[in-house]
Amino acid sequence: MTTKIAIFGVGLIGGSLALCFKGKPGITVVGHAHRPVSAEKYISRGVVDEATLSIEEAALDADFIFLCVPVGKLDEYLTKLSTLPLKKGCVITDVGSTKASITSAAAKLQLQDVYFVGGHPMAGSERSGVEAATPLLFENAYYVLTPPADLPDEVYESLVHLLTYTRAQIVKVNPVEHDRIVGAISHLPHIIAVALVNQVCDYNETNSLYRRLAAGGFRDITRIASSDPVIWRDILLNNREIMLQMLSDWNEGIESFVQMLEAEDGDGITEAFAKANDFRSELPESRKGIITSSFDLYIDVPDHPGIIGRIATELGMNHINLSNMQIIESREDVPGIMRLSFRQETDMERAKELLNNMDYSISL
Ligand SMILES: NC(=O)c1ccc[n+]([C@@H]2O[C@H](COP(=O)([O-])OP(=O)(O)OC[C@H]3O[C@@H](n4cnc5c(N)ncnc54)[C@H](O)[C@@H]3O)[C@@H](O)[C@H]2O)c1
Ligand SMILES: O=C(O)C(=O)C[C@]1(C(=O)O)C=C[C@@H](O)C=C1
Repeated sequence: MTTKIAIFGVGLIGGSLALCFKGKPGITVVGHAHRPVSAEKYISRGVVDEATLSIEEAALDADFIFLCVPVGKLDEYLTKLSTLPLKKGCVITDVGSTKASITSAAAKLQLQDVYFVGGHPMAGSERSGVEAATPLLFENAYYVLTPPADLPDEVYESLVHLLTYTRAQIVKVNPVEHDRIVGAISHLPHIIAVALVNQVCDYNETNSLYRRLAAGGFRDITRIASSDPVIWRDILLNNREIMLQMLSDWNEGIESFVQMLEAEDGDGITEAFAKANDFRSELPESRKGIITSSFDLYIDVPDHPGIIGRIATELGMNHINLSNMQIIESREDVPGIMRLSFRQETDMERAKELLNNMDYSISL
């Protein structure tokens, strides 16, 4: 017996889910594309077993349907699906970054013999599209599910069982509570990152040194400002009320910095940094989507092509597991700084020795 999984919106998240499921015993993955060129791409990249432009064909006989389109389109797809003759027992789920509106829309549809379970993998990236999809995206991340109270246990378990292929950790959350929490830890940071980049962009109009000198701190806090505009327009508009409250709290926090600076209140500033440091250092470790724990090495590297490949190859040949590498500071005419992250301290120690022997300058 085969399990058919239909994925609507084979982009970063939909494509990554497809790659987690494709090729697993008894599973067929069908991708729905809204443009012919996308359907060809899904097949040529080997992300799905079949691709179709027809909603009906994708949904026909599906055991699981994943809605991975922008938040602003979820309602439309769910409503359309509710009019189709779906397989009895079919589980429809979504991956949208907000949960209150879609779960309430699903409840209103009063689906018969078909179930809707809201979902949200707490992993992602500033990249988008099927080109960025990877089956490793959800590994160790939390994956939120928001099942309705009357969902039969066996239906919930069947979805949880399927999601074991993502290697994520499932967590049940109330949809309204979800939107508040994710508003604070995901949506607000995206707004702040974009506002900060745009502020510096305006300063840069007067002097291009702003852009050229932008280094580690600016890059660290603004990575997510490169996220997809349409995806984020939809998320923020959908979570509008919560975001308005949080921005008002944010203004208060910024205002307190204004006052501390005006009053030259050094103690207040020290206290604010110490409080943030304490909270951040106690964030759960080893989780994607929150903050990945790592043992980091910083090395000075000459700024020329091929350097990343050379270091990665050396580490690989010595069976040292690297979890991430990033040029965090790269300026014209001076060496860059590369951050190498390891999950295990032993890997970091071995890398340190190896790179020392290769005459790289290293700091921890
Ligand atoms: N990016 C993240 O980090 C992240 C993380 C978790 C959840 N999400 C959620 O996942 C969903 C998809 O986001 P993504 O990052 O994979 O985006 P993406 O842009 O990579 O993929 C979106 C997919 O939807 C399709 N699509 C876009 N507009 C469409 C339309 N009008 N009709 C039909 N299909 C359309 C695109 O062709 C693409 O396949 C969103 O709901 C988002 O909130 C994103
Ligand atoms: O890591 C990133 O780039 C992300 O933006 C991932 C992120 C987040 O904010 O943590 C973004 C949106 C999601 O809905 C879930 C995860």
